[in-house]
Amino acid sequence: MNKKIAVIPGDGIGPEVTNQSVKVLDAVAKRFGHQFDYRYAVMGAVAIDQTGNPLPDATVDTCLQSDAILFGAIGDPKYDNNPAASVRPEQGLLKLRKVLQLFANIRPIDTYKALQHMSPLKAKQLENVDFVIFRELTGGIYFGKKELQADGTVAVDECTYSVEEIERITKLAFEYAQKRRKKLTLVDKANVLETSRLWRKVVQQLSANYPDVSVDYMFVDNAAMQIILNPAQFDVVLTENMFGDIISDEASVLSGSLGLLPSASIGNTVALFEPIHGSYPQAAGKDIANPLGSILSAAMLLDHFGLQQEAMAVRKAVEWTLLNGFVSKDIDPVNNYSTTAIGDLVADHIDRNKDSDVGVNTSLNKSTII
Ligand SMILES: NC(=O)C1=CN([C@@H]2O[C@H](COP(=O)(O)OP(=O)(O)OC[C@H]3O[C@@H](n4cnc5c(N)ncnc54)[C@H](O)[C@@H]3O)[C@@H](O)[C@H]2O)C=CC1
Ligand SMILES: CC(C)CC(=O)C(=O)O
Ligand SMILES: [Mg+2]
Repeated sequence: MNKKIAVIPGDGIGPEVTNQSVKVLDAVAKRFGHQFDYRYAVMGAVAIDQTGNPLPDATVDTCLQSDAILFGAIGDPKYDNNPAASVRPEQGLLKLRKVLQLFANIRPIDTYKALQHMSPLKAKQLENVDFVIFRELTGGIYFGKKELQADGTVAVDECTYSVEEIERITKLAFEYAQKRRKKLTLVDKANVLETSRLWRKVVQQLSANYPDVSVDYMFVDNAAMQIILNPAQFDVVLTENMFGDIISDEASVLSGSLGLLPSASIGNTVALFEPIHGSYPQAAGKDIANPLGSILSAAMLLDHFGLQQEAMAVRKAVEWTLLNGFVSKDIDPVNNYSTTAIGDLVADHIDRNKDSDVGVNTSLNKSTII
């Protein structure tokens, strides 16, 4: 298979973790006889530094001319610590999501036996934890009108959702639930927010088309607690943009580290794959970041190409590194391996066709079909 992949490393640890994913994709291409052509593009602070624009037109063109996008992360303290900055790295990512109409961000939450000691939860509570967050990605408060009054004393962020925006991701989430344990939980704040009441109405109406899927509704404050107290109750979690952003970082604690979680953003054009974490600037250039969230995002990209066996080979190689203690500093502060070393180990495992060595984590041994 010949595929064109746009690669946007971004800022901070973005380039370091993305390099490992490209290495892993190269190992997949070599072992399975594919050709992946990478087209590099800039976004975020690095793009502002080079062009003055966090999302240059050339980057959008590169994405639109590719079969998939592999993205690292954006963000830089020089903008985070300057609230007055008018051009910001995040604007690049938000605009790319909007321009490419990537309205559904799919964030699987897996747990790993080898990492159970990392979780504040007891092993018993982690049993059967396997859920997927469907986060709406191109609407809501992140995209609403933003205003700071001229005298600087009042600020406004508007939150808007249309029926159409809610319907399109809700349909995807229901279809996904049908392929899983057939349960969908809408996380909202419908006791307070008008937008949340619209989400409930749309989900209630559409649920009639999916009679095999059971639906429940949970306020986001309760959901934040339930994710810790009883995470095994969730199958597909559907939620709006900001709530999904927040609860998915929270849910990463169940897995063991924010550095482990992958995601796929899909919509009406080319799909984008990125770890859920940010640019972790404190670790930039130190070769200590966990690359597995990015590498597992590359596995989701392979799923998207219909390359399930290849995606599985990546997941099994990841599982093998975890089982053998080849982990980064976030997992083991004492005995740890560098970002580069972990990327090498995963790629080498794929290259040597060692899949049969592993197969313990049942939730890993499945493709996330998207
Ligand atoms: N999709 C994106 O590009 C995102 C960008 N950001 C941006 O990233 C910058 C930093 O934001 P933060 O709130 O600090 O979030 P962050 O996700 O970059 O880091 C939060 C904490 O998570 C841990 N962590 C994150 N990624 C890790 C990895 N690969 N390996 C090991 N540990 C990891 C670290 O302890 C870190 O201090 C900001 O500029 C923010 O706007 C934040 C989230 C997503
Ligand atoms: C620009 C932010 C919305 C990025 C973020 O936190 C995320 O996508 O998870
Ligand atoms: Mg986030």
